[in-house]
Parts: sequence; structure tokens; C-alpha cells
Amino acid sequence: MSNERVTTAYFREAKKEGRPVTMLTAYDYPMAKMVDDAGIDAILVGDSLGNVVLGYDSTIPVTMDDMVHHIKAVTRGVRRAMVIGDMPFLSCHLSREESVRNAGRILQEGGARAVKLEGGREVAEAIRAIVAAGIPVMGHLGLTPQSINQMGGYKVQGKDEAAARKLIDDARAIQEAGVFSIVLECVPVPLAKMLTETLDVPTIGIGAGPHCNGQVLVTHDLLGMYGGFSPKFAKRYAQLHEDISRALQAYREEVQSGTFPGPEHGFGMAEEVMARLY
Ligand SMILES: Nc1nc(=O)c2c([nH]1)NC[C@@H]1CN(c3ccc(C(=O)N[C@@H](CCC(=O)O)C(=O)O)cc3)CN21
Ligand SMILES: CC(C)C(=O)C(=O)O
Ligand SMILES: [Mg+2]
Repeated sequence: MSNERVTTAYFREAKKEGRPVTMLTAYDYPMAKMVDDAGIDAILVGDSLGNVVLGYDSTIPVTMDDMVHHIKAVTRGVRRAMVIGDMPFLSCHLSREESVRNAGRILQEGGARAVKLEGGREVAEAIRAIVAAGIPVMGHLGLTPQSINQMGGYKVQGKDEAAARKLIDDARAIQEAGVFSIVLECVPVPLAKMLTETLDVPTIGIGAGPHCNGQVLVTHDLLGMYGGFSPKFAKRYAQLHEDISRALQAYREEVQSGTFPGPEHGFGMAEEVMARLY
């Protein structure tokens, strides 16, 4: 793994050479630094921060200001990985001008190197305008959480023939509009395989099987750090929720019982000085 910054060319070459692209989310400086130091290729500042760090029950309330605030913290911690900022709900649906301005803030204020936006042919025009401004765009198809109110729940997408054909057409439309890569979220494994084989741009899967050109997960999910959230695709590599809860309770118990702080946690002072103060 070289230390050079990951660019869109890296994504293209990885697909050509059959090297999987690794991507994870981060929302703050320390996590971004750890993810970058682990050699992960791309860091997504996802609007999932609405769920994971802001406590909302969907990604709908997340604003451009929320995104920029967290992207700034993340980019301060990253040297190699490509930082990609999610375009939040409604940030690229009002006009071409508004879309480009919002995408521009993610790079210019946030310091990210690309944006990601949800949707198919209906956002192709926005993608074209953003790409024309020199901003790399990653697409996102399948389960698009910002459309939760239309999907009627977080469910696998593209299962029947009509839905699969629509997904294929959407993927072609946004590829045509200029995306450098496409996230496929909760798409059946064979359909994700077919899309990966037929598209020119690399696919990055989440709940889309092993044939995608790369994988992404929400870091808090793989660390077991986000409550009881455990969809089928989110493998847990650690149990931090339990670890943290145990540590917090141990602290409470030690303070209450007088075990903490111990002598080793305090600072001394000359006895004769202290004597004059009494
Ligand atoms: N912490 C976190 N992780 C995520 O992956 C994530 C977020 N938040 N917030 C935004 C969206 C919401 N996502 C979700 C949420 C739930 C399921 C889920 O319950 N999936 C079912 C599939 C049910 C089916 O159709 O069969 C599963 O069992 O995996 C999937 C994706 C993905 N995104
Ligand atoms: C789950 C990924 C792809 C995402 O969009 C997010 O974290 O917001
Ligand atoms: Mg997102």
C-alpha cells in the first residue's frame, strides 16, 4: 500500500486490476485518523451521522451545516484516504445552482475530495452539473435511506424483474452523467454481481455481496458501537458498546466506593509548605 493520496484514478485502476476498494465511515477527527492509519482507501462522512452520532431516527433531518461541521473534523485527521462527503436530504434537488453550491461547500469548506449522492436518473442532471464544476461524484443506488418514506422501510431493493431493470437503468444513467463509482446498498448478490460486471465504474457494496469492486460499512456498526443495530450485512469485528458500558460502570463504582482516585492519580506537595497553610 503506497502512501500517496487516493484519487478517482485509484478507484479506476483498482477495478481494472481486481483489487478490492476498502471504504468506511468516520464523523470525527480521532476515528478518521484511526481509519486512515488502518490503510482504508476511502472515508465516507455519511449522513448516517444523523443516526449514529446525532441521535435522529433517520437521515432526513441532517443538514448541509451538520455535514460540513463533521467533514472539517474528519479531513483534519486524514492523510492518505479519499474523504467523500454525503450530500444530505434535499441538498441537490432544488436547482442545478443549489446542487453545485452545496457540493462545492463540501470540498471548499469541508476539505473533502468528492461527494456522494443518492438516486438514479432523477439526479443525473445534478450529477452532470456538479461534475462539470470539477467535483468528483460517487453515486448511491438500491436502498437509499433518504427515500425511507417512499420505500416504506429499510428493505432489500431490486428483487423483482421490474425493480431490477429500473436499478440497472439508473446505474447506466448516473454512469453516463459522470459518477466515478457507485455504492450499491442492500441489493441482491446476483444483481450486484451483474452490475459490477457490466458497469465501467467500480461498485462499492454494503449488503450487496462479495462481487462488488469494493466494500463499505458504517464503522460504528463493525465496532459494535451503535446500540442494538445489527442488520444482516453489518459484521461485528468488536463489541465496543459492551466494553464502554463496562468501563463507565467500573468508574462509577470505584468513585462511589472510594477506590478511585488512588495515590498514584494525585500530586504531592512539601509538608512544611502545607503546614503553614493550615
Ligand atoms: N448505523 C447505521 N448503519 C447503517 O448501515 C445505516 C445507518 N446507520 N443509517 C442510514 C442507513 C439505514 N440503513 C439500514 C437500516 C436497516 C437495515 C435493515 O434492517 N435491513 C434488513 C433487511 C430486511 C430485508 O429487506 O430483508 C436486514 O436484516 O439487514 C438496512 C439498512 C443503512 N444505513
Ligand atoms: C451507508 C453509507 C453508504 C452511507 O450512505 C452513510 O453512511 O450515510
Ligand atoms: Mg448516506
